[in-house]
Amino acid sequence: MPSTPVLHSPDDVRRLAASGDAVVIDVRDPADFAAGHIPGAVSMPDIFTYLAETTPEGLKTLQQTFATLFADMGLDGKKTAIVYEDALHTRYGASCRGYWILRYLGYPAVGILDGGLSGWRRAGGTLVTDVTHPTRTEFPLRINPALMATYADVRAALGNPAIRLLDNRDRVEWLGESSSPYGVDFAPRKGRIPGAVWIEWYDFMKVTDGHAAFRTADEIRQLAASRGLTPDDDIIIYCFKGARAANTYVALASAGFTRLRIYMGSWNEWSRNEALPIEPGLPKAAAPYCGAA
Ligand SMILES: O=S(=O)([O-])[S-]
Repeated sequence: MPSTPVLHSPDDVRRLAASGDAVVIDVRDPADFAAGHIPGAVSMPDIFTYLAETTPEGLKTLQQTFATLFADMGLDGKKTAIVYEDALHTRYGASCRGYWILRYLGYPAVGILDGGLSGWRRAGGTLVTDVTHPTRTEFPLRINPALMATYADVRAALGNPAIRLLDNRDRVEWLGESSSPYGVDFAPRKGRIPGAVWIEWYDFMKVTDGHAAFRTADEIRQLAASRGLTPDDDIIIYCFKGARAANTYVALASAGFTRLRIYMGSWNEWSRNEALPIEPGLPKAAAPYCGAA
């Protein structure tokens, strides 16, 4: 986690945008963007919808795809990228996914609008419908591989007590009742990666009057400790495609966890590869991995 703040208040974002030093990125649905967005914001729903593959070719495609999109949006390495969604808990943590992708691509200055668009509105921020046309630039691509776990890394971690797997999907997915948040049978298999522990991603946040904020660092550390996770652990987080995992990544990093990776292919990739083991049925509560299911 960089020392610069990750969460930016609506006032910060307003100031940065007004000085021309920020590119404000809206990750919501294009229809929602068209209905009203932060003045000057650009629309990039791909941050939420992109399904990553973590083969070497898949990673190259991901890197090139986003480097091109961010170049189109004018991210030149000097401007701060600020990502937002409706609220931290309403689009599965898509703003955090944008934050994490930019950091993975090595972008030097990136933040998240704290509280998302609902926080912006509460702070009196206005919305506009006119569209900004950014000037294309060179995106400074410098991959930070330490943030990414591939399916091969996860497979190699099975049964290794030195690497902890954290599943933060919704309860129905953890219980093996649904394969995804996008439909019960969206992916071909239901279950968990063997040996993972579970903390539902919502639990890292507190929602008051529809407004979500991350819990305090102490509360986050306590919640993680309840599943045996400590700030020095080497942790790989997964969800369905990396958005909720990125939300939890931001929470844990803010609480002092330093060895965090996201398995960006997550259940979408893992469940489609029959060669990769799963634990189906009811969870065996982080039972140690003892071979293929
Ligand atoms: O689909 S998701 O798990 O990345 S929110």
